[in-house]
Amino acid sequence: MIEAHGLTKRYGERAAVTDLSFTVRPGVVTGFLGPNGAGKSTTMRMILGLDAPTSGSVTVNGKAYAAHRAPLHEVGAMLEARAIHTGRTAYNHLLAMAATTGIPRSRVDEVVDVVGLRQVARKRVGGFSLGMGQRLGIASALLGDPATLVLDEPVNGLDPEGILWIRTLLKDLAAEGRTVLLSSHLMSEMALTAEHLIVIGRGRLIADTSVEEFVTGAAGTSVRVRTDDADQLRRLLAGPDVSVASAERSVLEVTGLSSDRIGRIAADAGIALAELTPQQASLEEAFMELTRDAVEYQAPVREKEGQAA
Ligand SMILES: Nc1ncnc2c1ncn2[C@@H]1O[C@H](COP(=O)(O)OP(=O)(O)OP(=O)(O)O)[C@@H](O)[C@H]1O
Repeated sequence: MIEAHGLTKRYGERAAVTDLSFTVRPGVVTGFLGPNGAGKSTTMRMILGLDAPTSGSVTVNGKAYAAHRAPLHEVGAMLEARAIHTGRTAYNHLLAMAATTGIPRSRVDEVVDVVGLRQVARKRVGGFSLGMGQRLGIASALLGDPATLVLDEPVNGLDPEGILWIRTLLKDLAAEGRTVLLSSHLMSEMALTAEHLIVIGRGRLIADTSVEEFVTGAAGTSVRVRTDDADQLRRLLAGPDVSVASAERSVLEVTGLSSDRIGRIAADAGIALAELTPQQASLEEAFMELTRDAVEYQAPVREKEGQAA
């Protein structure tokens, strides 16, 4: 469990994180989302005791990170900037980490297999692809068999097979009762991996919600209807709060009525429908809408509209 209370970090005049309070619970994968510069990495560094908050506090499994006697057993972390000795082999890198923290060699073998690096474990890390480096980062995070995992953009650089692998791995780790927090700036990726979402923008909390709620909230209000009797149906649907647009002769885009209601009205009139589809805004669009005012760097066209950051 990770608990942040009024977490604030300022770098000189600049506020990176402001009064952030949230709880990351065990048993589910929690996505930590925000546009570039939102404060995700800064927050993760504070969780891991690598940066001190200006004010507020954050605990992992009930204590500040530094107060844990064996932190590697409590929290496994992978931050974006990996500081790995590139001349070492992957195996020796893990072995060195294990040796300094009293973790047995057998655990190194276990994590090498869990992340699928067995074939290349004896190769130097300097020659690793980005995806192999990510797998090694995850192996390091898992080494102490920690109850809590904090991963900064773990999907970066992975191919589709690697992305599927990490999704499954993280869900399995959460299902074992661990706390899993991972950051991303891609909503669509999070929707497939996480069950819960903490969204920040400009260092402030924007949303703390289940993915399901977010997806439902993103559903648009329009319904696409296809029928050979479009003109007749349009007349039947007309009402003060209903608008019907039509880009093609047999297609209606209806706003203000549910698909259930439209289907019922059509059935009562004996009108056959070839299609009845509630339209959903893409998750990425919904996320962009949610964080619109919090984006650090905006496209020039938005600046002209006077909405620049
Ligand atoms: N050491 C530092 N000194 C000064 N400013 C910093 C420092 N670290 C971060 N910042 C600033 O704090 C803000 C938050 O940065 P942070 O890296 O935490 O965001 P992020 O959400 O992780 O972004 P990204 O997705 O781009 O990695 C940014 O405006 C950044 O420029």
